[in-house]
Amino acid sequence: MVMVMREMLSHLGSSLASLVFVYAIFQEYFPFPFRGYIQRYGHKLVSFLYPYIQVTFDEFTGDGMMRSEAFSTIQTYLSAKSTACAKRLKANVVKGNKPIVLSMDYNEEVADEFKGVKVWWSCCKIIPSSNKLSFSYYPGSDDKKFYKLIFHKRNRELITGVYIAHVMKEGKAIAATNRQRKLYCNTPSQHWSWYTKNKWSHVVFEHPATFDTMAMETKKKEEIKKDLTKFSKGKQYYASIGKAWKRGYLLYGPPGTGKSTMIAAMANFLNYDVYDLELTAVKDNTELRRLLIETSNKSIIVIEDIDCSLDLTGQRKKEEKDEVEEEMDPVKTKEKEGEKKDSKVTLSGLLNFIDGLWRGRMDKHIEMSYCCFEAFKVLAKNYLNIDSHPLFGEISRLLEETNMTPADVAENLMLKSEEDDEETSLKALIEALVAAKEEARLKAEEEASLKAEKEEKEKEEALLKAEEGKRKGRKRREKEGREEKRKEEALLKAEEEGFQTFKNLFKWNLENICSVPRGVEVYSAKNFLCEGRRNAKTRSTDTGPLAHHEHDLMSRCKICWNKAYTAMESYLAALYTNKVGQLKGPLEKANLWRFRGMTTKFRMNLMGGGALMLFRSLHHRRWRRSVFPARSPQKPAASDYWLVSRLCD
Ligand SMILES: Nc1ncnc2c1ncn2[C@@H]1O[C@H](COP(=O)(O)OP(=O)(O)OP(=O)(O)O)[C@@H](O)[C@H]1O
Repeated sequence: MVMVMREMLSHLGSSLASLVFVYAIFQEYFPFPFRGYIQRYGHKLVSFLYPYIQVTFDEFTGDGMMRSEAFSTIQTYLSAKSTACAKRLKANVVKGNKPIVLSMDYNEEVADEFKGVKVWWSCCKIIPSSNKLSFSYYPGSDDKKFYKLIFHKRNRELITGVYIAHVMKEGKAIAATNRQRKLYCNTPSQHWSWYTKNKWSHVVFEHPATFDTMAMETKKKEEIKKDLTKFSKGKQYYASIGKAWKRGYLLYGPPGTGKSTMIAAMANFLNYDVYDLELTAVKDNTELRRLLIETSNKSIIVIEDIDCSLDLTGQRKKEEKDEVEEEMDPVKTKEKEGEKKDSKVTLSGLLNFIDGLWRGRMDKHIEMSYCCFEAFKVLAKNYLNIDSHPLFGEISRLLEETNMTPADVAENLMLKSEEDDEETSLKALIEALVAAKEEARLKAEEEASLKAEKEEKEKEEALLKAEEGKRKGRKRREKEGREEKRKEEALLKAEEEGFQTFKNLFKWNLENICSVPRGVEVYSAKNFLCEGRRNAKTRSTDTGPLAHHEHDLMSRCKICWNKAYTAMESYLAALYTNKVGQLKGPLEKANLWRFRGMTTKFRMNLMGGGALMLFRSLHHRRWRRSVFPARSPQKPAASDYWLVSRLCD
């Protein structure tokens, strides 16, 4: 028997040696193109003859960015089978009370059966050729790990259609029962390196908080639980409305009101992992994206104090400063444009990823407030295991009167020594509540006095301001009065001057007119009127002495009349401007008509001077008479001229 075995082994050895020799000859002497052909057709031949199909499941998908869910599910699924069948196993040590998890080692194979069909699973690892020879402190970092499934090609439909789905379902179910929830923390990016793809470090999540132990109103708790349940079961619904399966909760309230406890209770309720994202350790938006991509499904991402982590105001200020600098340097502007987009973690970067979750747009706001009696009862049950006590009444009253966080209430309820019992704890709480109430009272009083002081100060300031206003008003009025007086004086002066000029010119006219030849005398108003009426009646063109007088007056005293006119015009303008304040442009003849509405004083002045204004239409040769202001409604035409005379009584 031994002889036969030895013979067989020697045959096998020589056959292998011949095979190696043939392969070496093939590699060495066959031209490269032929070798390619032979290899290709060789593969085809093998696959034609070889009746098995293989499917691989890589550890990482998407350019190595994401850990494949299928890979870990298969690992979980095969774990039980490997423990039973595989010869080489890997032990994964787990913290806590859970047993060690075994999985098959690399290059190990286990068989599985599904509906009478046999399949083979193997766990493979390929070391990249560049790593084969080099020494690495972190071996296996770039190794490609995958699971390989082999089955007969006649079962293709069953395996690809039903079996793989079955493996996934089973794997997930096993994972759910065995699952140890984890609390992940992001590692600062300077600690990321080529050998590790994990940007999150984790510990087992073992926070004991549940909704039952949460101290808050039952109604509120139930509402939150309902909301969470609806969300966790709503994958299909979110898909149907085309929304990412995410929900944002904003927990807010004073410190010690149980925000962190609420997160733990939520994680325990949903059986989710917790990712505690420390934004200050994230350098820029790209890093943030990488971190968030690596979070697993069914997890809670916690961003603590989001408003403090993102120094938005500082950033904005810096940007403003940069903008000023860039305005001066357009080249710098171009360079910076690209940089700006991704440098720093920005709120928009965060929002882009988490789908616009932020205050106003958070899906649900949960206010964590001070301890009410209902919440106290939960804490009393948690800490002292009591549902009622004679001191509860007083505590209820005190809790209504003062604000104390659940953390402080819990602190007082905690038994501090062996001798302590519920009565001592409750009394300690009452003492603390009384002290808090007193403190709040003192604080309120202090605040009230500060407020009163502030109000008093504001009042005083307002009074001072009002007095100052009054003083200023008085000053302004005085100034205005002075201004008014000055104007009036100027006006009086202008009136006086104008009137004097007017009078002088009158005088001059009288003297000159009186000295006209042909014995023409200055006509009194009466004379003018009589002459005028007569002329009008006779319609004579030669109106005797009046015609001559008029003619002479016009031709010889034209200049003087112009002067008189100008003087009167400026005099009237001064009056008009000062008194009426409407005259904009130079005074025109037509405007003179408006002086009919001039002050009585002016009229009196004119009348006092004994002036009578007579004007006459050259065309119609008709005299009109008017004591200024004229009673006649007619407006003088542009062709009219003014004749101003003095009544010589
Ligand atoms: N509502 C609550 N129910 C039960 N326990 C609470 C509650 N609030 C606070 N506690 C207790 O107080 C401790 C501190 O509470 P927690 O850290 O959750 O408060 P927080 O609001 O997150 O405070 P901070 O804003 O300072 O982080 C917890 O360990 C818990 O024991």
